[in-house]
Order: sequence, then structure tokens, then C-alpha cells
Amino acid sequence: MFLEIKGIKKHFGEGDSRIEVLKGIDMEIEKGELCVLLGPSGSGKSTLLNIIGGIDGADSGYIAINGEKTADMDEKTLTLYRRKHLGYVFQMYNLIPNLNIKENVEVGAYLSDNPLDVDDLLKTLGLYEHRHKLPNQLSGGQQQRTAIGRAIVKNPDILLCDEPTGALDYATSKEILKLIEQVNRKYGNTVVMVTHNNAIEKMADRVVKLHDGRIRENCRNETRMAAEDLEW
Ligand SMILES: Nc1ncnc2c1ncn2[C@@H]1O[C@H](COP(=O)(O)OP(=O)(O)OP(=O)(O)O)[C@@H](O)[C@H]1O
Repeated sequence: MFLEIKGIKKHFGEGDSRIEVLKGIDMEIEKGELCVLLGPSGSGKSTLLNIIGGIDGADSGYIAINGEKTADMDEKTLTLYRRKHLGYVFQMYNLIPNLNIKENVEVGAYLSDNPLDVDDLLKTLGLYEHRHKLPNQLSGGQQQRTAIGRAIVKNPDILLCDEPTGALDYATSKEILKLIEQVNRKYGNTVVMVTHNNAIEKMADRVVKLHDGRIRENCRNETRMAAEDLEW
């Protein structure tokens, strides 16, 4: 199995303020799958995504990518692994304000041994003609596309997205979802996307629903709907 998540438990706080956020998460994701993580606020989605991405550690359990357990890696190996194999997209775009669009995407390319061609990618993203502009000269959707470009230019095995459309309006959200779909199809990256939006489950290969730190539902969707046709 490509991405294996086994027995993950995680708490925050101590004593009276201790909360068990993840209470034993077991799931597997195949290579190239687009997996959507759904669940109410506080159910542990972002915590799980951060643990998958090695941003945060688990109390127990492990994450294995291609058979390699991230917990067995020392800090340096883990940093290199994250840098080379994982791409992150957050709700806030976190672009570098004084670098232009192309340079922001190039930041991602520098981190990789086999980056995608930056100009080709800018064209796929519909950003080529804006490549010399600064982030604050672009719309929110264009900034998010740049952030996706920065994550994807590394050609990461896994693209982790935390509410990538959280700050965007309906039309722009759809545009971004179409782009994530296109990237997943074209480059074959495995995608794990956290969202509040139940409609997004229809475009996923796998839908995992968390509730109170546990998996309530995990199903494979054999009839994936095009992002274009989603409605909410
Ligand atoms: N660093 C932290 N320190 C303390 N508590 C935390 C920390 N990170 C998350 N939590 C708590 O863990 C619980 C789960 O948070 P998490 O962000 O994983 O949920 P979520 O399902 O992603 O929620 P949302 O949809 O609102 O983003 C929440 O109660 C949150 O307050």
C-alpha cells in the first residue's frame, strides 16, 4: 500500500485541559488516489493531515509512505523527505509578497531534484501571462493557484491540501477544485484534501469521514464526478 496510516493517536494539553484528538486512525490510500477527509469542526482532520505530512508527530501509531515509516526517520531525513516528496496547500496562500508569481513557484522547484518545467506548469495553471506580477496584484483564486503551483512544481508524491478553497467564493473554489483534479490526473500525484464542504466528496476516489477523532466512514467512490459538475 502506498500510504499507510496505522493506529494513529494524538492528544493536546495535559491534566484538565487534555483532549484526545485522534483516538486510533487506521486507513490506507493507494497511489494516485484523490482522498477527501471530511468531518465536523474539531474532529481532527487538520491534525491528521499534519501528522501525515510530518509537520506534527503522533503519540502512537505510524505513517508509512511506500513502506517507509516516517517515525523511523531522524529529523534531517524527515525534513529532506518532506521537502522532496510532499507538497502542501493551505487555506491561506502564504506566498512571498516581494517575489513575483514565477519566482514564488520557483521556490518550490529549488526544493526538488526533478521539478516540473516551471513555464509549462504556469501555463497549466493559467498563470503564464501573470508570471511577472506580485501576489497582491492577483485575485485570491490566482494566488491560490500560485500556491498550488509552488506545491506541485516539486512533483510531490503526495499533495496535502487543508481547506484549499476555504477563503474563496463559489466560482473560484470550483476553479481551484478543477485544477486539483487536473493536477491529480495529469501528474498522478496522490492527493489528500481536508474540507468542510460535503459536495467535494463526489469528486474523490476515496472519502473518509472523521467524527470525534475516529473514522466513521471510509469508502471508495467508483464513480468519481468531475469537479466541474459539483454543486453546493
Ligand atoms: N496545537 C494545538 N494545541 C492544542 N489543541 C489543538 C492544537 N491543534 C488542534 N487542537 C485541538 O484539536 C482539536 C482538533 O483540531 P483540528 O484542527 O484537527 O480539527 P479539524 O477537524 O481540522 O477542525 P476544523 O474543521 O475546524 O479545522 C480541536 O479541539 C483543536 O482545538
